[in-house]
Amino acid sequence: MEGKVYQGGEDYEKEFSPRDYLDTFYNFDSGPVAEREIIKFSLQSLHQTFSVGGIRGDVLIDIGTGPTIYQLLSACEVFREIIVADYTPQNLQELQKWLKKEPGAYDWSSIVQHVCELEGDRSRWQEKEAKLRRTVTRVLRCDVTKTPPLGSAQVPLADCVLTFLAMECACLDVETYRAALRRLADLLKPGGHLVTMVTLCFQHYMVGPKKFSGVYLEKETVEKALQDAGCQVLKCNCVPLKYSQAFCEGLCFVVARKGLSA
Ligand SMILES: C[S@@+](CC[C@H](N)C(=O)[O-])C[C@H]1O[C@@H](n2cnc3c(N)ncnc32)[C@H](O)[C@@H]1O
Repeated sequence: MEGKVYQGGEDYEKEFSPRDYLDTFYNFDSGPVAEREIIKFSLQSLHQTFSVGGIRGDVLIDIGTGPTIYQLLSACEVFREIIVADYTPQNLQELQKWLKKEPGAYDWSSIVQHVCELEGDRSRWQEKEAKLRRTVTRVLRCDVTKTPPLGSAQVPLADCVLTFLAMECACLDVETYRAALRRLADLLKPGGHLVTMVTLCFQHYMVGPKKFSGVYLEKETVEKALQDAGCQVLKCNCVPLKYSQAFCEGLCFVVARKGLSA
């Protein structure tokens, strides 16, 4: 319906089109320059963290994965197992299409090639795709507004929890956001890392013709929420990049570490 604003998990389940989302925000070759620059910033940040920065381990859990895999391309080289989770069944279906190499799966090859170039060998992109497909062992439903966020699924404590551009969509106010980050920290081993990309001062974004909103977050709110969830912020890199199809003030890439006694 024109003028309607959608928000939160149930609206995602009813109204969110994974294909519209991918076509709008992840068309690396011929999409808007603004979106391309943001993908590059994300990929570079992830490369620095996982390929160069030495964050590695057994298990990584990605929360609010959506229909996307770009955020896992560096991590799949340094974690034994990746578990992905999202609220929205159609996002998980879209993701499974790519994981199972089904017809009509989204073509991530340009983005995979870009990551391989950052790693020094653009030509090994098919090898990386195969590696990621092997490393993702489970595709789960989750709801970060509930305790526990992964429902009855039994998962090991993670060395890393990743969440990209999802908490500000899942949570409608700052208190819910703070509680969601505490739930994500609960998924981590002591000393494990929480790695997140947040849209700053987020108001809404367009998925095809539909407008989705979420919670307005400032850098200080994100840092405080992480600290209050028992994590030390190791890196907080904010940039004034803006989407052409979203209303926000920039992006913030954050790496935090859960305390050893938390
Ligand atoms: C903007 S998309 C981000 C997708 C992907 N991580 C990326 O980087 O493009 C927001 C995601 O949050 C998910 N989401 C919405 N409500 C949620 C909830 N309560 N719990 C977990 N995920 C939720 C949506 O299904 C959607 O996949």
